[in-house]
Amino acid sequence: MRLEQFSLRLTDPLETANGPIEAREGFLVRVNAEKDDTDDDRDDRDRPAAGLGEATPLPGWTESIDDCRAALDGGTPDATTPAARHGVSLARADADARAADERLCDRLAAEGPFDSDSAAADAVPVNATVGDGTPAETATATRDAVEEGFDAVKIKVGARDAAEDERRLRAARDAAPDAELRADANGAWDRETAGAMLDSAADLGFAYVEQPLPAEDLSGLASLRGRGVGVGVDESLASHSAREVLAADAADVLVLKPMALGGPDRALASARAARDAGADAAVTTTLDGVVARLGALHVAAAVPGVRACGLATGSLLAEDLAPDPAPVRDGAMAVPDGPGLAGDSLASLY
Ligand SMILES: O=C(O)CCC(=O)c1ccccc1C(=O)O
Ligand SMILES: [Mg+2]
Repeated sequence: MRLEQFSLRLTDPLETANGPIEAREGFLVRVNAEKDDTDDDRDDRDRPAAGLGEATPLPGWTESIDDCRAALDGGTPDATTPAARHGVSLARADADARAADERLCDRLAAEGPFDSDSAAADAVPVNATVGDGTPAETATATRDAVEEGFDAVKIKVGARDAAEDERRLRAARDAAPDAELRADANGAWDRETAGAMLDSAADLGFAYVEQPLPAEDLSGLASLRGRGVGVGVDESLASHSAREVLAADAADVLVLKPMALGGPDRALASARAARDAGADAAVTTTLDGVVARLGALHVAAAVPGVRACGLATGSLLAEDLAPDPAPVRDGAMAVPDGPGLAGDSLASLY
């Protein structure tokens, strides 16, 4: 296994309940073919890697960069360091798919937790992400997204007082009468505020509100369901398994970030658990580099009939690891031809 550290600046900081995200630091993970792993890595330095992964920790959702590096150096990271495990798991899955001459999503669909006769999708619908701003700015950004072809838009809330956020939700709905709208509070509200905001979101025909309460408040999340708008969980999945969240009846939608969950395999298992419990799943990123975004796209493509996903985050980065082989077009991302993550498109990274 070979590691290469990187740092990617964002075009504009993204405000979250854990503070602004300004840059994403992580590691490219290159693995060799399975049989070579016991050999001396030096022989492989000049040869392309068999598989490519990415470990891009985001404190609040995953381990720190130092803990990520230590886990990768240890060789076999487990789910206590999800970003490190993601990097290795994705690289192994990519190597496996490339060896089988298949797209990663086809491999995941065939070997994953969903019925193997359901083929992977060729494209995944995605939502636009609208950050904090005034009601007028929110309306403009939402209108722009719809004009670009997005059928689903996610509005970040929780940074302003509830009355102003309510005006923002209304402005978004007025700007996009027909779009599927979601809001993401990143755990910012108390139960009373969350109840009132969910009622407003229901009146405005929002599909779901992501993390209206802090991650730990599973019983509060459960009590918010059934108000005419869905409850989504994101941060709760960093401290609780999908099964725990579902057993607590705390969610209508699981927001699955493969980087935070420890890998494509674990994200797909969580999607299956959601469906089995009568809930749904959307796959998103932690503002990852192109390798992990592609990994998340393949995960989403392997979820039968997946709803719009939060994968359109590449445009938030001012720089990337390589040109994006899966740009957003008409509100969807096409899965690149294989084998693996993107066939020859990422050749320079192997
Ligand atoms: O889901 C999306 O639309 C984009 C991803 C996103 O919002 C996000 C990105 C980085 C960290 C946290 C989050 C979040 O969903 O809260
Ligand atoms: Mg979220």
